[in-house]
Amino acid sequence: MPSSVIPPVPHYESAPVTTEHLEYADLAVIDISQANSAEGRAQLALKVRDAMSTNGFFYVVGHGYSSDQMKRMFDIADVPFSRVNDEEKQKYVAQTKQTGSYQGYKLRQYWHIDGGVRDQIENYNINHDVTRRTHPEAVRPLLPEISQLAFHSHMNVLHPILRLLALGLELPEDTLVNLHKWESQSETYVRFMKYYPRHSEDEEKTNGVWLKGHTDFGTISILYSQPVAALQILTRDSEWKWVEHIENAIVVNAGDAMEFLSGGYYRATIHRVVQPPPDQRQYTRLGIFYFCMTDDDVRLVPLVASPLLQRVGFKRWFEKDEDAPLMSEWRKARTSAYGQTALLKSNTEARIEEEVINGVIVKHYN
Ligand SMILES: O=C(O)CCC(=O)C(=O)O
Ligand SMILES: [Fe+2]
Repeated sequence: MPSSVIPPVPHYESAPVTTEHLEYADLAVIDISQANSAEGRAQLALKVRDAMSTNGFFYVVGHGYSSDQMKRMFDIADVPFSRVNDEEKQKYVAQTKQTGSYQGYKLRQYWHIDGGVRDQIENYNINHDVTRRTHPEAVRPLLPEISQLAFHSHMNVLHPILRLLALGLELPEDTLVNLHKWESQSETYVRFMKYYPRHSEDEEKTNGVWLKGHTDFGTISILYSQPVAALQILTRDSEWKWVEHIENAIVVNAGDAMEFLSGGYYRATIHRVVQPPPDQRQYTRLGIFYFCMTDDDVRLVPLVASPLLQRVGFKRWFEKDEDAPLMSEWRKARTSAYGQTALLKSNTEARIEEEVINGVIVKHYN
């Protein structure tokens, strides 16, 4: 960093933790600091494999950022929304439909949710290489810290998790790390996301759904836990369960690309965002994410060298490996279609809508 002076930013005060009794999902807690030794990794690998084959979501603690560092990051995360005016935001709007990339702003009302209601969510997305694009003036002094958060998420969270997932498949432990190099051209990015409270008519028309049930399209999604309860996962018993806030923890799940690479062994769990409980309804909800993808040129085919997959069997989505999409192709197709294309009602279940992307059925849940 060129200067040791930390630029001042206004404090973002998030909602107090809810006192409501919600049905929370029972998720494993992985202390990633234990992954520093080979013995620790062997133990954690079993725990992660178990978590991935049940809920598909788990918490990570011991990741090395303090609560105070994370508080500062949440203050920074609010800057693209509260310190940039509408006119400047327009200049940095992502050309999502044309480029299949979210880099820049996604402003409110871009996604269709249900019954003609559009979303009340603003995103600002920054590639892990923060120099790939220019940024609004208020964000520029904060880029060293945003870049550091990306690097931290990549090296101290993503890579250790990928080692555990590779060990779980009985593969050499750097197999997945080698597909997610920090220096490579990839879409892996930081997302700041702000949800604004909605009118009651919108809540009624959408049944309180803010972001429809979906799978993420990358390999691993890293979500820095925040207090406003709204995220729910669809359990293997087909029940929606809330994800509880744990101070300074990270919520982790796998996306489509991990499901493809693991031949269906590590499944992409469906999750959605709904209206928070009554005591948190008047607050905005600010999120920090690190969405991870393999390097652009990785073809999403099953890692057939895995002794485990050879024993238990695995799924192929594409008969011939050369027909499977590259990570960049899958990401572009999913991104440009999301919330924009007309969805068809599923033949099998009323609450599911479907679209076909690269020959694969992608489901959206209400
Ligand atoms: O806001 C959240 O908690 C989850 C958002 C999400 O699922 C996504 O952006 O893919
Ligand atoms: Fe998601």
